[in-house]
Amino acid sequence: MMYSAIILCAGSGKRTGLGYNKMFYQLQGETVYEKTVNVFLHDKRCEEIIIVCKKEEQSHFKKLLNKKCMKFVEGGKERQDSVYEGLKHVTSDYVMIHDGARPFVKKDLLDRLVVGMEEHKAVLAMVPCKDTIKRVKDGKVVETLIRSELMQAQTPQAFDTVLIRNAYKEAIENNIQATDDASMLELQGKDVYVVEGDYDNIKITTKEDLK
Ligand SMILES: Nc1ccn([C@@H]2O[C@H](COP(=O)(O)OP(=O)(O)OP(=O)(O)O)[C@@H](O)[C@H]2O)c(=O)n1
Ligand SMILES: C[C@](O)(CO)[C@H](O)COP(=O)(O)O
Repeated sequence: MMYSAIILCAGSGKRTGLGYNKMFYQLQGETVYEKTVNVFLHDKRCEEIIIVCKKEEQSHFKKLLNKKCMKFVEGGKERQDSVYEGLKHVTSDYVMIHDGARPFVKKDLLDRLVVGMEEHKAVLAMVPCKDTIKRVKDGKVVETLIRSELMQAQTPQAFDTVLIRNAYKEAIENNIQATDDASMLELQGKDVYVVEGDYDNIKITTKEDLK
């Protein structure tokens, strides 16, 4: 099965406190974006990579500018706007949507997602919650959730292209906000399936993650 990858790089990285987009942070001799994109570049099933970035930062993606399978698309205000812009340019029947800020994604996880996609139209990587999660309001605990039922959503999230593009179109047109891609289908009552994620596949979000 061949797929397109959308790599989201159009954020600001404010929570890292770096003062610049964390995509350009140097990590083990490479930038974050290179480390992320290389995993997809080395996967033969990935036939197209769509980098969603800020227009003024496109020229900073130096290592990718001349690669054949690469497209650059201008991002939007929120993550979901950037995803929707990327989806408009997908040409494969299947698409994986991935945060550029998750550079530790591994080929094994892509394998699990491809197997999942062969059976289902929507799959995402998740890991079981390790901590106890409580709902809190005004500094007071309202509820303790049942941990055995809770999982943390990661990316990549993989979909039938038409299905996810239509879900995003409907959400954007109706001003619906969601923090991940699978939610767009869940809101339409569509089935979403889970493959085993990887605890190492962290999202670089705050300065602690940079360490
Ligand atoms: N308008 C946006 C916002 C986010 N992203 C991307 O979505 C991923 C997850 O977002 P997040 O961690 O929130 O990144 P930033 O927006 O860069 O961080 P912050 O919220 O701290 O500014 C990142 O790869 C980021 O580049 C994007 O493409 N377009
Ligand atoms: C999509 C995501 O990475 C799943 O955990 C997450 O929801 C993105 O959140 P962010 O606030 O846009 O970084």
